[in-house]
Amino acid sequence: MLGCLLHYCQPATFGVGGHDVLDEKYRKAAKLDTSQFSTDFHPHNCGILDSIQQILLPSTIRGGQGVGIGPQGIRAELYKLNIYSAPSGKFLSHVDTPRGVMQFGSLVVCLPCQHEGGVLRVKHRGEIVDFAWGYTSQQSLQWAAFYGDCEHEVLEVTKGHRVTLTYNLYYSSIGNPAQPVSKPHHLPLYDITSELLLQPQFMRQGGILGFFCHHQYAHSQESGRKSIPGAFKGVDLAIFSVFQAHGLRVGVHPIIENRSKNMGGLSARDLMHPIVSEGVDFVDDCLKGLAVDPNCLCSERYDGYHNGYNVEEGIDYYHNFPKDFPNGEQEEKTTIVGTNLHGPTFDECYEEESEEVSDHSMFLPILIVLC
Ligand SMILES: O=C(O)CCC(=O)C(=O)O
Ligand SMILES: [Fe+2]
Repeated sequence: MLGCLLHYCQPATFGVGGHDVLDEKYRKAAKLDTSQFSTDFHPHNCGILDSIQQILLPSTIRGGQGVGIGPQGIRAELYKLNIYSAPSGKFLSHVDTPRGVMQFGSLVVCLPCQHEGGVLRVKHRGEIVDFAWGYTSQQSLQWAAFYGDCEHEVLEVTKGHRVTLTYNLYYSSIGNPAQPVSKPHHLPLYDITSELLLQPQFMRQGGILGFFCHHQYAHSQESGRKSIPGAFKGVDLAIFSVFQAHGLRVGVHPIIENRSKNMGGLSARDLMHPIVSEGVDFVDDCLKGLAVDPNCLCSERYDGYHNGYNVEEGIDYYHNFPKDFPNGEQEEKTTIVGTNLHGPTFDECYEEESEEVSDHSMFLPILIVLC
């Protein structure tokens, strides 16, 4: 039966810079396109899509903890059937190529078929999660879903065949991009930032605040840029909506694009290397680049005062005071803010010599700018 299925499969390729590449050192697997098979299995029927929505996109659930609504609903589109066979079926580390701006992640469903090895390893911001499906592969249907900016790999299959269905996950519709969360004042961040903004000392004469996005978004093309902020998720969605609700003008700014002007022709990964060089704090470095006078940049912390809020939810921010204060006064012209909720948008893996080949330039780091 499986032999028959394998007979009709072709070697699986992978995308690099918009091209399909066949290289068994990188990916050894067989595939069937959706035009070549049909299945009556649908992840919706066994609650998989509901779980994905609750865990990956909680802000999209109406009434969820009173937070409100982002984009409505999700959709899974069957993409491939893959078979990773022993010995040495594998797929080295990569990020999936986004298929359109509405895609936010991928779903892998492992069909019951006995195998050993073939662990799916998913990495995000230095965290690693392993899905070791081999142990119960004979009798269970198992699955994993992850955001599009998560690097992942399939370790070598040592016995049997690992049969998977892969799906692209999409928002089924984007909400009102101007108001991605309907009740931002219900978010804990709203109260903390209200206090900060009410401090008489804080930015008396206005200025700019900036937050690095926690997630990465496909925005290297015009269509991608248009989807922002509607495509924001998690803490990025919270930051955007909360400051907008405070009546501040909120914009989204790609930082690598600016820095790359005189580095034409280099990939995003190449661009990141000089920035994330050893001994340099990327956030600090980047903020200094944006500040009016980098020498005056000081880091401060606002812990907030809140019943039940952990002080870790305070905000670390960068503030620039001009060197010479006229009449002994501190004149605040520009304030740039980083926060302990947000680091640079890309994973630790950029700092390692990782083997990823997929096109990271779709996911350039961006900054939410408030003025
Ligand atoms: O089969 C898996 O667990 C993941 C496969 C994969 O990463 C892909 O098809 O892009
Ligand atoms: Fe993948």
